[in-house]
Amino acid sequence: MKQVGFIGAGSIAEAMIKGVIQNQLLQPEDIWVTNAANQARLLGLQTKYDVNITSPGDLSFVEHADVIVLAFKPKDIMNGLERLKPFNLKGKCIVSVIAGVPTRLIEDTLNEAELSVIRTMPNTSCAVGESATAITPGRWVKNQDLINIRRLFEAVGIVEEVEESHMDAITGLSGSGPAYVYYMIEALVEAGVKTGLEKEIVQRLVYQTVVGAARMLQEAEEDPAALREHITSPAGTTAAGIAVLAERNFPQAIVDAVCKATDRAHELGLVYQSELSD
Ligand SMILES: NC(=O)C1=CN([C@@H]2O[C@H](COP(=O)(O)OP(=O)(O)OC[C@H]3O[C@@H](n4cnc5c(N)ncnc54)[C@H](O)[C@@H]3O)[C@@H](O)[C@H]2O)C=CC1
Ligand SMILES: O=C(O)[C@@H]1CCC=N1
Repeated sequence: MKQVGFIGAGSIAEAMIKGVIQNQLLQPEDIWVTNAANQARLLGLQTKYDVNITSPGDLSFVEHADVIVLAFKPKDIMNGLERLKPFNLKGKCIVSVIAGVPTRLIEDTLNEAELSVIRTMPNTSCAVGESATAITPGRWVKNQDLINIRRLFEAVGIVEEVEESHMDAITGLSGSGPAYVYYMIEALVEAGVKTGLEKEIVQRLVYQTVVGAARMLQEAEEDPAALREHITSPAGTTAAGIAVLAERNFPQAIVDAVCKATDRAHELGLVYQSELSD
């Protein structure tokens, strides 16, 4: 893998760019990036990471890039693919991080026989080398492309290869997952501040609590339920707090959130499939 071009310069593109440069999988000079309309954003990325940019909408790097990352929103899929279509894509690998959009839609829309397409679902923790990424190969993926893309995402976290039928659920689970965790952290901070503590102190305590809990999961050979039980003394403080969460059906709320996000990913895919058949 020599040159990687990002079409889309938003949150996930930046997280990936930051992660792969930090982990030295790619050199900044091997990365190209463009977006739809925001030149200032591209200049900002160039200043921060020293990557190559083109003017918004200029996809000329596609001619020499080996890997093209589709990093725009699902609503832009047809427009994005139409703009890519005029290029000779022979031998190139198309990597999509787009929620809901099936590999088949990309394969069928781009005008290139037996194109290597890989659908992926990373999360923004790419930026610190801690993403949980799922990948699924399209119909004509070359083995070497799959190895290279696996390596790219392994440089910024862990990778699971799955059947495409699981990708919408993974989007709702680990793609969106950091947002659920941040939401809980926001609430913990709010709770701490309400006790009258200084916000900075609360933030340090809460953030370290979350980092510590995550490391316990990775390093202690126990599941989360067992780790929770170690903290929960009978009739103690934790039991009192957990009882409130159970009473408010906290676990069900999380399950419902993941299901809803999964349905949404599926809906986004269907919308664009029907657009193709119009
Ligand atoms: N933000 C996240 O945590 C994650 C996002 N994703 C997926 O990544 C994709 C991008 O998400 P974000 O980075 O959050 O979005 P964003 O809104 O921050 O960025 C989208 C980018 O696409 C560009 N764009 C749109 N149409 C274009 C076109 N025709 N040509 C060139 N650039 C074009 C926009 O200018 C913008 O730079 C979405 O499909 C999302 O489902 C996947 C995993 C995690
Ligand atoms: O919210 C979204 O649609 C994207 C997909 C996964 C995370 N963010």
